[in-house]
Amino acid sequence: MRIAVFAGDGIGPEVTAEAVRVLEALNIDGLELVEGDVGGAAYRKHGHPLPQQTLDIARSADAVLFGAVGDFSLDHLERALRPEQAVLGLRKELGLFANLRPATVFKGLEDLSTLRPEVSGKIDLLIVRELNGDVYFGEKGTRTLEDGRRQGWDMMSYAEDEVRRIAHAGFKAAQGRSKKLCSVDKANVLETSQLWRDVVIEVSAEYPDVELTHMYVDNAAMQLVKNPGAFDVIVTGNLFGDILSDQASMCVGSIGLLASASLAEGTFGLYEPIHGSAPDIAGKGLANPMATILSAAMLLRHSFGLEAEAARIEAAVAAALADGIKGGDLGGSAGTKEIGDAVLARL
Ligand SMILES: NC(=O)c1ccc[n+]([C@@H]2O[C@H](COP(=O)([O-])OP(=O)(O)OC[C@H]3O[C@@H](n4cnc5c(N)ncnc54)[C@H](O)[C@@H]3O)[C@@H](O)[C@H]2O)c1
Ligand SMILES: CC(C)[C@H](C(=O)O)[C@@H](O)C(=O)O
Ligand SMILES: [Mg+2]
Repeated sequence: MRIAVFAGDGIGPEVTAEAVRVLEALNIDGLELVEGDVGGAAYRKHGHPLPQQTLDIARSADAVLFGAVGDFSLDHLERALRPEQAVLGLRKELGLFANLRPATVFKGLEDLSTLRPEVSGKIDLLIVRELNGDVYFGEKGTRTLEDGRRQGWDMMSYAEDEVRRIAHAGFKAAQGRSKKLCSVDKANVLETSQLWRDVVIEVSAEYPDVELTHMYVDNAAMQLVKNPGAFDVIVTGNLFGDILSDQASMCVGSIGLLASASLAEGTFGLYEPIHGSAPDIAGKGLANPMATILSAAMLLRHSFGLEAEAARIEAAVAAALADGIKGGDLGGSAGTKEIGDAVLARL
């Protein structure tokens, strides 16, 4: 059981350290942790945000636990060398096309949400975000137009096979839940989205037990606040999924609570909180490590089939929250290590 641990930048190392403490406390037979450099930290050390040796470590592992990357002081670098390329590169190189971002309100903790408790109490949804395509990975550039104006451009596209495989992931996820799949797109404006919608409808023929609906992304953003309980599984593209998942985190309570799994075919996966390196609070011991700890639970479940251990971690996080252990992101005063201690004490 070899797990690569890539802590990264900003609060990445702080939150990852707590997740590692939790993993180690479970005394899992054969657990081996291997560290690697990613992001700005890797750029400073090796001149690249995703050095070859880090990729090799990832490939030699059964799963990756990832913190966060991003360092505003390196934003002047050419895009290929920016810290974010580490996570984008890992997703692409390792074929991690299906990003599962569950957002479920903690029972009894409906008031963590900024929504009214009767609204937030019903949230139990899963965003299935395509992770290898879309405008993220299209050609891009800046050019100067004939009239001298500068123009930035990014190519958005989806090929049908890319849509098909994430649609299957969405339908399968829905089959394991309450059999409702909402495909979110912008087919009223974008050709990319029209193809997306057509292909999702084609794939739906193979899943007659799942109720498929379609929603434009602007409406989905509104419905997530109005009536988030109406969603079960949302399947969507890379960009829309990025935005909607940050929004869903606040419907639950905080971005510091949302975990994610980025999966390839098979059992390999990369697991990370949905948040970033949070430079505004980095190095202060203030970050909430719960999203990373919950990502470690997803890792045990998806990559190793350790359901009982995963459930133990999730229950410990829920118990810590129920006992009022809250970080600043939730209006509390508990620091990173204190939250880690609280989860460990409840394992
Ligand atoms: N997967 C990733 O590694 C990833 C994800 C998102 C953003 N980023 C990068 O992170 C950097 C900062 O981006 P940003 O500020 O837009 O987003 P962010 O998610 O880092 O932070 C947004 C806000 O949420 C707060 N926050 C985030 N995580 C928190 C936690 N665990 N506990 C408490 N508060 C938390 C931050 O303090 C900040 O106020 C950028 O360089 C960005 O590109 C990386
Ligand atoms: C850092 C960035 C490239 C990344 C994304 O946009 O996918 C982040 O926002 C995320 O949600 O994991
Ligand atoms: Mg994001």
